[in-house]
Amino acid sequence: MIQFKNISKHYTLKGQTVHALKQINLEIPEGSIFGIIGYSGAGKSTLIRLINLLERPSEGQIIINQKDFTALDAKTLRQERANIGMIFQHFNLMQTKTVAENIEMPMRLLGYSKIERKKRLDELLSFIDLEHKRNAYPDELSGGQKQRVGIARALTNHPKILLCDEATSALDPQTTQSVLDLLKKINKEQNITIVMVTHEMDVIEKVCDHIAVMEAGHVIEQGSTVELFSHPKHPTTQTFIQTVLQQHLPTNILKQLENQHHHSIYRLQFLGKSAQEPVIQSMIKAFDVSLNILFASMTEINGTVIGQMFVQVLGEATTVKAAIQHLEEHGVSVASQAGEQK
Ligand SMILES: Nc1ncnc2c1ncn2[C@@H]1O[C@H](COP(=O)(O)OP(=O)(O)OP(=O)(O)O)[C@@H](O)[C@H]1O
Repeated sequence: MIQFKNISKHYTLKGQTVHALKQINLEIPEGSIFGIIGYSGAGKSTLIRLINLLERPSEGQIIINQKDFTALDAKTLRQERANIGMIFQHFNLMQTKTVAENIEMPMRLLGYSKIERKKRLDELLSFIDLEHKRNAYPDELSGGQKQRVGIARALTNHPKILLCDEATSALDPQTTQSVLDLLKKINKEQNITIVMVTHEMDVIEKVCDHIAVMEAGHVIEQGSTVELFSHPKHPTTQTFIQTVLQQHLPTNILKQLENQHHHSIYRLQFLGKSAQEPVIQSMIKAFDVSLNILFASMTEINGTVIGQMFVQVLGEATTVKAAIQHLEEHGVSVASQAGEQK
């Protein structure tokens, strides 16, 4: 587990102080894929760089598996850092070195023997599926291949933690997906905790099991991905989630309904089991109401299906109320959107 305890970080530049992080308290569970999302300048990169103490906090402690990293002497910190790998948006490969030499570099610095280096290099090249590029230079690789080399280099010393700073932001969607698949595989097969900084909600949606949302140096909301996707509280979280899962009825549809305020519009949310049950059908059978589906979207997060449906429920007011109650009793979250309030 990685713990941030009352972490603050400020920079002083030309007499001006920037408070990059303010009183952060955060726990990153072991074995998780933890996403940190926020707009530019929120403090994400500063936060991730504190984990391996590339930056030192101005206040507070970083505790990793009960060890206070902020209190370690330089030599112990160097040893501990070898258990933390890091990958970057622009890959940070050495242009004058081949793929093999880039991957071998950390092993040279850590004093691996030639035989050990060769063995680990072969394992990693096979793992990232780039044996055929062993002697290629970074210039001869695609973006996705460069990031795979970055990942292999980060994994050389069998780290327990992998830090990813906007690791897929420079890649196209298809390549992003293949890098995310590789990260998922690393997490699952090697039980490596992955901490991922991104400004893209669809990256979080695809791989993360936990999220922290940052704004102006604060963590404004945190929780499991399913929790935050289904019940985002802070408006900024809602805005991020809106990019992948519709939170409000699209305005063009709302406009078309302008003259129909007498009909109730509801947002129905189906989570997990309720997404697989025919609750709508049972409601229509049991109550004298009809349903007009205005908009629907669905997503899957770590095996949990989240569905949203914007509907008009038409019928006599008390019947509509009873029908809505039926949905709620069957695990559907219902929120009135416009017109008559439930
Ligand atoms: N070395 C530094 N010196 C001075 N100010 C800094 C330094 N590093 C970061 N900051 C400031 O701290 C704040 C947080 O920056 P940070 O890079 O952590 O944000 P971010 O969320 O990662 O943004 P981005 O997505 O644009 O990288 C910003 O106001 C930034 O200007």
